[in-house]
This record gives sequence, structure tokens and C-alpha cells, in this order.
Amino acid sequence: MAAPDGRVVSRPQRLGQGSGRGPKGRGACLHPLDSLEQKETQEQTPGQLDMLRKAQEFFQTCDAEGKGFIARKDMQRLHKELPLSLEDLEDVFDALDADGNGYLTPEEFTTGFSHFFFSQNNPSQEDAGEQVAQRHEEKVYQSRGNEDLGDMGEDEEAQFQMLMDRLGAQKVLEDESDVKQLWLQLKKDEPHLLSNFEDFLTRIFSQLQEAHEEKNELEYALKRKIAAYDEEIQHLYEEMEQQIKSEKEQFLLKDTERFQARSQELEQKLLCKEQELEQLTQKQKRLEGQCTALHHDKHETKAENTKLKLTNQELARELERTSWELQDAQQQLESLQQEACKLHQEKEMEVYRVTESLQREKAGLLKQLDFLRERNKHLRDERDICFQKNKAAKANTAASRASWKKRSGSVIGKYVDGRGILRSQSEEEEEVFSIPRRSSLGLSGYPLTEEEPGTGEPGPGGPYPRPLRRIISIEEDPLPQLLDGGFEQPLSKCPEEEEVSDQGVQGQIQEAPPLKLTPTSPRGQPVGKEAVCKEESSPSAPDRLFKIVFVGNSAVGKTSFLRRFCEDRFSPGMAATVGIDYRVKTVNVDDSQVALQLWDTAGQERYRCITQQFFRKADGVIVMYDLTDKQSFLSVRRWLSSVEEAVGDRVPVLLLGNKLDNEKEREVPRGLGEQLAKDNNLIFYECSAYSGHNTKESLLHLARFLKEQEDTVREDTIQVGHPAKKKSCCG
Ligand SMILES: Nc1nc2c(ncn2[C@@H]2O[C@H](COP(=O)(O)OP(=O)(O)OP(=O)(O)O)[C@@H](O)[C@H]2O)c(=O)[nH]1
Ligand SMILES: [Ca+2]
Ligand SMILES: [Mg+2]
Repeated sequence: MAAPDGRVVSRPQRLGQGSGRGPKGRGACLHPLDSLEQKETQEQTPGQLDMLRKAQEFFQTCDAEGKGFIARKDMQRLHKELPLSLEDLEDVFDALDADGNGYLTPEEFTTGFSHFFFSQNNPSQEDAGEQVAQRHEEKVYQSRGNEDLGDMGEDEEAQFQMLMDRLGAQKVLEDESDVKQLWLQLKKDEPHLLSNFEDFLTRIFSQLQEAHEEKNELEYALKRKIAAYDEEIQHLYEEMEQQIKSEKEQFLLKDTERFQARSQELEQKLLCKEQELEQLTQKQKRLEGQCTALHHDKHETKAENTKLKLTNQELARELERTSWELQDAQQQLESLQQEACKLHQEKEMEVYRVTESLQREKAGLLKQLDFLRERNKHLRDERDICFQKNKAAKANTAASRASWKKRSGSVIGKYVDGRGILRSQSEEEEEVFSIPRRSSLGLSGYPLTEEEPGTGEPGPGGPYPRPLRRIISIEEDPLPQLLDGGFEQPLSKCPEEEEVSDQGVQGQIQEAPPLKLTPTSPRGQPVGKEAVCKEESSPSAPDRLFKIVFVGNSAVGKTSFLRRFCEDRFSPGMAATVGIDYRVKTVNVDDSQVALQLWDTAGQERYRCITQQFFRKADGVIVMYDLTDKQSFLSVRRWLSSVEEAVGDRVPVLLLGNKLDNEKEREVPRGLGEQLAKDNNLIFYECSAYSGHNTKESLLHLARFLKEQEDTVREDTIQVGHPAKKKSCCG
């Protein structure tokens, strides 16, 4: 089997390759060739076998590593040994690699090689360079073959046809002219290769047939598959259609339902709307009715309006007329008020003048009285002289005493009567001053001679002589009466100075100490001094006059205060006031002269009812307490309620706490007085008649307040005629 002839063995040697190859690789590679050899030995010519051997040798040369196949790079390694370019080698490789898998199996190599080899005319051309040239020649052969085709005999034609039939080529080849040409060429040129070619063709065609059958099978399978697919698709399509249909139906069903529901709903809504519309229509009708009524009303109202406008115009005209009238009336009223005011002022001034003349008259009377006293004193002196003269003539005593006792009449009268000279002083005094200090008060200005029950006892200073008392009328406005001339007798005075001088003269007369009037007790004697207290610094007539009533418990210092205010002096041991007394003082308040008529009342309990009557005509009231006497402060409330009872709260009240100089004996704290004043809306001062502290200030405050109040009232009266409210005193 592996016994090659000499030619085959010599070939590798000629090529000069494969010297280093192991028997193992060689053996393995030879195996496919062995099978070829077996076939060849049966059917092929010795030339074909030779060519196969050559091919085997070349394969082994190329497959230097004995892998059993040749890769492209194995072929490229031959580049140095063969006179072929890399490109040519590549072409050779591609030509041999029939299935194009990138490597050459020994079969591929041998088949391709033999094919190549048989296609060469000259088998001796072994050189690869020559092979390339041979390819060109091949083309020439082909063309030549075509030329020779016409010459092909009928016998050959039949032979070829037989071959083709045997091979079954008709089934796989459409155009067999190429094969025919090649076959003829080969038959003619290389008849020994014809069988090879035929074998090759057989194999090719069988393969082709197989491939054809396979293809047919595949086509058939494909058709079946397509049919199955078609069927499936049809099925799917039908299913889908069914599904779509059912879906559609369902959808339609749902849609219908929905539609029905919706339509029902809409119908209901429509119904509602229709009802609403009906209601609205009714409403509209009603409104239209109302509108018409209103329209009608409007017309009526318009007419009424016009009427009212006319009435309004008339009224306006009337109003204008009335307002003019009112203005006139107001002007008249104003002038009347001014006139009234003027009259009031004139009246006040009249009153003041009357008071003043009265004072003057009183002063004249007092002077007269002084003169009479002087005369009395003189007469007493004379009597004393006579008395001493008559001492010696005791025989005449009894007769003269009897005649003295028979005298009666006025005080002045007895001095005028020359026979009364020897009358006992004590007896005379007894007659005149028989009424004790606390005498009663006469309305007509005459002294009351009866003794009041329970008041006959003399004071602690012993039995006092009966002094002349001041008696004043308590008519509401006493001044005109005072002018009537009923005061020659009552308005007397007992000046202390005079009494003191009397005392000096009459000191030796034991049984007649009546004019020794300096009181041993501070409350011992009544005081009756009247003083016209005219402001020296105000020569002009005062603008207005205010009546001020002075009240407070006995001995708080009212009379002392007034004396301090009017005369600017203080007399200790002032006697208690009997009834009522008054003084007038003009003061300057804010550039206007204000006359103050100050009524000094008696603080003693028994005179309260008289005092009460004086409040009614008062413009202002002064309530005084003694700050060293708690009881006098506690009585303030009573005094205030008396005032209020008489005049309400229309008069301003000044509260005075007197005897501030006697701080040591203070019993009423200042705060209490202040609080009381605040609670009752009073003006408040603490003062001292003794030192003169706050006497002027407090009274000026009250005077200013009265003036301002009056100014306000006047202004208000002129402006509207409204009554003025009472002003706050302490503010
Ligand atoms: N220490 C001091 N004693 C005063 C003061 N004012 C008055 N007196 C004395 O108090 C006593 C009473 O004074 P009057 O002024 O008579 O009191 P009155 O309030 O007028 O008394 P009636 O007339 O009885 O209401 C007198 O002894 C005064 O000397 C004063 O300011 N200080
Ligand atoms: Ca291959
Ligand atoms: Mg007094």
C-alpha cells in the first residue's frame, strides 16, 4: 500500500523539503491519500496517480507541522521558496479552498491540485510561475474549444448526453455547454483524465443532486412551515377577530348602558331645568307685576315728591322768615339783657351808695355818742367835785338823794337835766346795762329790756354793768331800713379804749365800776364796734358788690378775722358778737374794684335762726373753725348743711381754719380740713387773725371767684341766655 514508485519518492527530495519530518506526522498525513490511491489504482491511469502523489508531497511540504490541514499562513510561508508573490499565493489558496472555511484539507488540496493540474496542457510545467502563464493559456483553450464545438461528432454528443443522463445533470444544470466543452476538450487533449473528470463530475453532480434534494426538502419543509404558519396566523387572526368582536360587543353593551344611564340622567336634569324654568317664568311674571306696581308707585311718588318739594320750599321760606324774626328777637333779647344787666349794676351801686351813706350816718351818730360820752364824763367830773363839796354839808344829803331818784328818761336827758348831777353812777349804769352780755335782739332796732330766762347770771368775771348793745334789723335786705333813721339809739359802741380811760378816771369809785370794760375773760363782753372799712387805696367807686356771710362756732375768731381784714389790727379778748354785724371793704381784684359787704354773725347757738335768714341773699359764705378746737371743726358740717338748706349749692363757700399761730394747741390736722373742702367743693385756707396770715389771700380768692363767676354768668346771659352752672370753688 505505502509502496510508492521511484518517481513519487524522488519528488520530495527534489523539492528539498520535509527532511526533518518525523515518520509519525508523515504517516498521519498520508492516510487520506491512501484512500485516494486505492480508488486510483482501480480506475485511474498511472499519470493521474503520479499527479496525486505530487499533490500529496506538496501538501506535506506545506503542512510542515503535520497538523493535517493547511492554513493560509502555511501557504504564505512558501513565498520564499516559490517564485510567486504573496498575492498569487493568496489566489492559489482561495482557489483551492472550495468551501472557503479558511483552511485546506488534504482532499480539498488534492482535488483542487489535480483539477489545476489536469487543466494544464503541459504536465512538465511544475514551476508555479509557469502555472500562472498556463492560466492564460487555459483561456485560449476555452476559446479554442468553442471553435471546435461545431466539430463535435454526433457520437460524442450521444456519449456526453449519456454521461449527463447518468449523472442526472439535467436536474441540476441549466446550461451544460461549459461542461460539455470542458469534457470534449479533455477527451480530445487528455483522454486519460476524462475518467477523473467524469468521476469529479459524478461526485459534483451527486453532491449537487443531494444539495438539490436537500434544497427541495428544505423548500418543501419551508412550504409546510409557511402553510402551518399561515394556518396558525389564520387561526390567530380568527381568534383575534372573535375576541375583537366580543370586545366590541361588550364595549357596545357597556356604551349602550352608559348612554342609557346618561340619557336618563339628562332627562331628569332636563325635567328639573324645565321645572326651574317654569318657576322662573312665574317669578318673572310676579316681578313684572311688581315692576308695574312699582312703576305706578313711582309715578305717584314723583307727584308726591314734587308736592313735597314745593312744601319744602315754602317751609324753607318760612324758616328763613322765622330765623330773621328769631334774630330780631335775639337782638331785642340781647339789648334787654344788657339793659337788665345795667339796671342790676345800677341797683347794686345804689345799694352800695346807700350802705355807704348809712355807714357815714352811723359814723356821725357814733361821733354824737362819743360827744355825749365826753359830756357825760365831764358831768361826772363835775358831780365828783360837787360831791366832795357837799361832803361837808351833810344836812342837805337826804333831800338831794330823794330828788335824784325821781329822774328818768333817756341817758342823754339825765345829763341835760342839771338836777341829776348827783345821781349815783352805779344806779344809772344799772338802768342802762341791766340786761346781761347775752342780750336778746330787737327787730325794730330798740333794745329789749326784759331779761331772758336763764341768762340773768353774770359771767365768770363777776356782775357786769349793762353795756349798750348793737341792734340790727334782720330783714332780708336790712340796708334800706337802716336808712329809715331808726338807729339813733341802738347803733352804739363801747370802745375799749374809752373804757380803759374811764377806768383810769373812775378807778377809785368802788361801787361804780361799770365802764371798766376790759374783759377778764376773753368772752366776757359783747362787741359792737362798727367800722366803715373803706379801702384807702381805692378812691374810685367799686364796679360791683358782693354780700358775704361769715359763720362758724362762737369764739373761732370771726370778728377778729374781720377786724384784721378791715383794719389790719388784732384785739385780744374780743367780746362775743350779739345778733349780727357788718362791715364793708372795697378790694382791688384784677383791675376792678369789688366792694365786699361782710356780715359777721354771732356763733352762739341762740342766734342760729337769725343767721339762717341771712344766707338767702348771700353771694358767698365763709365757714370758720378754730384749728385748736376740734368741736368747732366737727360743727362745720352742720354749718354747711344750713347753708345748703337755705341756698342749695349755688353760692361758693370758703372754709377757714383760724388760729394758725397757735400751732402748739392744734387739734385739727390740716389734711382733715383739706379733705373736707375737697369732698364739698370748697375753697380752703388755714389762717390767723392774730398774725394776719392768709386773711387777705383767702378773702381775695373768694372775691375773685365771685367776680369770675359773675363774669361768666353775664357772658352766658348775653350769648344765649342759658343759666350758668356753678363753678368749682377749689379747682
Ligand atoms: N391766738 C389767737 N387767738 C384768736 C385769734 N382770733 C381770735 N382769737 C381769740 O379768740 C377769741 C374769740 O374771738 P372772736 O373774734 O370774738 O370770736 P367770734 O367768732 O367772733 O365769736 P362770736 O362772736 O361769739 O361768734 C378772742 O379771745 C380772740 O382774742 C387768732 O387768730 N389767734
Ligand atoms: Ca477548505
Ligand atoms: Mg364775733
